[in-house]
Amino acid sequence: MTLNNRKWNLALLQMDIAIGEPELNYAKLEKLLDQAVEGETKPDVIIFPEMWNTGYALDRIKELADEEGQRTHALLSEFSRKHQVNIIGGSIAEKQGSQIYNTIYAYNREGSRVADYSKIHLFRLMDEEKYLEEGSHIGQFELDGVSSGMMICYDIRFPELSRKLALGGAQIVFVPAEWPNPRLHHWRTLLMARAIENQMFVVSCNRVGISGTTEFFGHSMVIDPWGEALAEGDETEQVIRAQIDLALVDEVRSRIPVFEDRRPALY
Ligand SMILES: O=C(O)CCC(=O)C(=O)O
Repeated sequence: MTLNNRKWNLALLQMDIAIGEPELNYAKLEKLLDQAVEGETKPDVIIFPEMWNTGYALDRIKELADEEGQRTHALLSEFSRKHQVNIIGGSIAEKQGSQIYNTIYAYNREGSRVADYSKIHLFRLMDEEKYLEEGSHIGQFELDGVSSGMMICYDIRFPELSRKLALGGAQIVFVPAEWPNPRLHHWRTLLMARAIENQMFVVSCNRVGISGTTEFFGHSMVIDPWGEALAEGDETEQVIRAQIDLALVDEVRSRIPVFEDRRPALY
């Protein structure tokens, strides 16, 4: 992307995840990565689902998590440099010392890690707080000069977080997820709301497939700052593609000047 061309091509790797089987998951991800860069339209940004390396194998997560993220860093830095593509590469189960985090790494086209973000709201319905540590900072960063943010799954239920990212300048927020049935209605509504209220792009990548008794419905989405769904996956494994024009952020923000009309002194 150049300064005059504010368009980005996105590729969302909506994959199935084999629970507790990192070998299978790395192999699957590499196959989908190759698929994402094949063809005429090269992606500018690729995004993966949440905890794609292990799934929610929480009772074995200490032995399965990527030690300091080393294996994932090697894969992402090489692939992003080789194909000159930005990657929102997670999240993964990451081991730091004796602690486990649910962490996204963002890589730029030069193969450098530009940011990481560990999930700050742990999801009790899936016992995350019993096995994982909370992150200690928000995910604000730049990619190709575009002010960006990242959140993970349950984070979309906290409008304060996306608003903070927007106030920090984010024009786009990336959301890796493992969001299960039967809450499709919550998923679509919350993602739409975060895009509309913050007048920014929201790009979410959910997994598909079944782990134990939990079913994951996909429906990864690319939503523009006006709340239009530019792309939405079905319930199968696939690479979802969409082109976005980042100029739309300023256009929508000047049409309805929400950020100028806020009354933070009152709330
Ligand atoms: O908030 C929800 O309904 C789903 C959240 C979730 O599955 C997660 O954060 O892993």
